[in-house]
Order: sequence, then structure tokens, then C-alpha cells
Amino acid sequence: MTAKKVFSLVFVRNASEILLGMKKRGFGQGKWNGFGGKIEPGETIPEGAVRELQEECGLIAKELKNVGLLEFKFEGDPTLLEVHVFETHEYHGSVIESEEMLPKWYNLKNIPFKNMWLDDEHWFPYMLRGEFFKGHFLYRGEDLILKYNIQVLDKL
Ligand SMILES: Nc1nc(SCCc2ccccc2)c2[nH]cnc2n1
Repeated sequence: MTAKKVFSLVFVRNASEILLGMKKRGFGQGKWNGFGGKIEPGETIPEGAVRELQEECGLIAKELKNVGLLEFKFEGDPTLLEVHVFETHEYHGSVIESEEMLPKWYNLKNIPFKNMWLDDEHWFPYMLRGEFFKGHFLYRGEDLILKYNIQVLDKL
């Protein structure tokens, strides 16, 4: 039976920029990414997304839009990572560095894909076009995608 771990991943946006964080430790260390983490028992996925965003960069999302779903498998590991992707354009607070993340605003024309997870370059265009997407990626290690598919879904 495949074990499943559920994560949130939040991208903070303004008209021309996206807030990314350099992961300072743990899973995905050394990569720019959105803000997120494991959904804890007793919290909803959006609640976990808001919590992780504030813990990792200090911002409090006033609204969250679910923009996609990503599933990751790593060859040799039975665990399926289910990642719920969100965007927020309405937030308050000030961006601060945390133990987990070093935040930095990037122009949408200059996203540092070379220092991000390999899959991001495949699905970011769907997110930036405002299309609700579902992607499945099979990795060998962290640096090789063996196969993937991405589909645009009509938002439920
Ligand atoms: N962009 C992206 N993100 C993740 S993990 C995101 C969820 C997460 C997990 C653990 C700590 C914080 C956040 C990926 N995994 C494989 N490809 C990937 N691409």
C-alpha cells in the first residue's frame, strides 16, 4: 500500500514578481522554492499552508487560491508526496528570514529555474497562465526526472 504524505506549497505574487525562499536545511536544501511543508494532524490543507507561510517568511496570507496539485514519487521509495500548490496576492506582515528560508523577490521574467527543483520549469508556466494543473513526476534521486505528465483541469 502506497504511503502518502501531504504538503502545502505557497507562492506569494504581485503584478510582476514572485516571492521565493532559499531552503536553508532539510528536504530541498539549496533550492529556491515556494513556502510550505507537511500538513499536521488536525489542520486543513489551507490552514497548514497559511501556517507554513507565516513560519517561513513572516507573511500572513489573507486569501489563498489553490492553483494546482503535484504528485512526486522517488524511485525506490514507496511514499507518494502530494503537494497542494497555492498562490496569494493578498497578505500582510513583513518578509523576514527564518531558520528554514531566505526569502527573495524575483521578477517573473527571471525565475532562477537552474537553482530550483527540476520539475518547476515544467509546471510554472501553467501556474503563471492561471491554469489549474495536476502534475505527476517520477524522480531517480533528486536530479533526474524519469517520466512526468501534466494536465490542465477545470477547477472543481
Ligand atoms: N517545487 C517543488 N517542491 C517540492 S517539495 C514542496 C513541498 C515541501 C516539502 C517539504 C518542505 C517544504 C515544502 C518538490 N519535490 C519534488 N519536486 C518538487 N518541486
